[in-house]
Amino acid sequence: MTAATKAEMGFERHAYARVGLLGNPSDVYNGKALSFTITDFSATVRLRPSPELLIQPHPHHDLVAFPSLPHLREDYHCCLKIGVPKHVEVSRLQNEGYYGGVRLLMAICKVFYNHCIQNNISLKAENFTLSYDTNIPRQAGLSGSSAIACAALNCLLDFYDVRHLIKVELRPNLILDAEKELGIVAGLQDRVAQVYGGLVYMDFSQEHMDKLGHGIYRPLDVNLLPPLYLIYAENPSDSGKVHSSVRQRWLNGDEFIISCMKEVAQLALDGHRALLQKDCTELARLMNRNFDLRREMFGDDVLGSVNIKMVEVARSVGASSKFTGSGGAVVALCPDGEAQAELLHKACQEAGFVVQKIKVAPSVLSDEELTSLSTC
Ligand SMILES: Nc1ncnc2c1ncn2[C@@H]1O[C@H](COP(=O)(O)OP(=O)(O)O)[C@@H](O)[C@H]1O
Ligand SMILES: O=C(O)[C@H]1O[C@H](OP(=O)(O)O)[C@H](O)[C@@H](O)[C@@H]1O
Ligand SMILES: [Mg+2]
Repeated sequence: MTAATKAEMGFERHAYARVGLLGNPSDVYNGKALSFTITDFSATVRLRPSPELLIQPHPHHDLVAFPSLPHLREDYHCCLKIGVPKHVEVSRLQNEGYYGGVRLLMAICKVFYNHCIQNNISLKAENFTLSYDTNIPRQAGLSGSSAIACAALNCLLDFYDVRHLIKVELRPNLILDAEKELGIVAGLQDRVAQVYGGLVYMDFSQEHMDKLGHGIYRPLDVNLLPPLYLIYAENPSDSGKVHSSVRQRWLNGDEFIISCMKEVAQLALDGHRALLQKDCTELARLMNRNFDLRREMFGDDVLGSVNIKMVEVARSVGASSKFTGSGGAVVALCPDGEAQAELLHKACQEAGFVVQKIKVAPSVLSDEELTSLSTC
């Protein structure tokens, strides 16, 4: 293949799904988090040079052509294509909503360009076509939305050759800003894990945020993690969709919420220590406490019965468990080892949940990017 053909084909960048191990959702409340990315699921964005700037809709996630109104309502066309039998009345609109990834790609392009203008970063006057694919389950608390935006940002950084001009620590802010443009309520935890890759300890204290414009992020050795398991429901139809008042209560100075969030943040710090000491029993205790505090703050209606059941099924065999994100998937730890993991598999299968051993992803930063990280 000639160099010219290669350039025309463009290139791909990936971003992995992330698991919040401890501290979430305190990242949204100036807390702390310990999170990592997993190779089990990822989003891919492809960029190729083109005469005009084009954002390509995904054939499934952004499907807009239907044979008829009934097809649009039930999306049979799509279901059949992905192998779901027609009698299983899965509707994409009902399950996944009206939006795909196109809006995320547009928003990250806009935020990236604004950032470059504001920081006098000049960009070559060339255009591109962006397309994407993802297998990260939606509404699963595995950060599917930010994975698409993160992979796209990596494409833009490389296409314009500006990686060295946009600090690693600031990139999660750009991804979050893109999602804020769309009204997606989220925190920095996911974006930090996806920009860095691997395992990261994060501190979002107001003091650091004000002084640095970002939190303090410490990449850690992924080998510190014990074997962990991911549990999720294949078709999470009744996951928590009830609006939560926690944010408003926190803003109003509600003492209960404020003290719970502080305790959740502290769990990440304690978990960092437990990892270094290889203390699985303590890690398991912290994970359970994390979920219990979330449940006290948000209430069962917000968390959703299927999500709560996943946590409880794991706990029924003595495993510790908590949400990976805001709900939809659960991360579990078996402090008693392999035999307990087998019981976990059995219990999850009986309850109709998918369970798999997590494959932790490595850091994605280059040596140059790693040495550029601030050491404060
Ligand atoms: N698999 C996907 N394909 C296309 N777009 C997606 C996908 N997952 C998320 N999105 C986009 O991100 C938005 C937020 O989705 P959500 O399910 O809340 O993501 P998350 O996995 O981050 O919780 C969606 O409205 C959609 O625009
Ligand atoms: O509530 C949480 O734990 C997280 O919720 C969001 O992540 P998601 O994967 O979309 O559920 C949010 O973006 C994170 O910052 C929260 O920690
Ligand atoms: Mg998200």
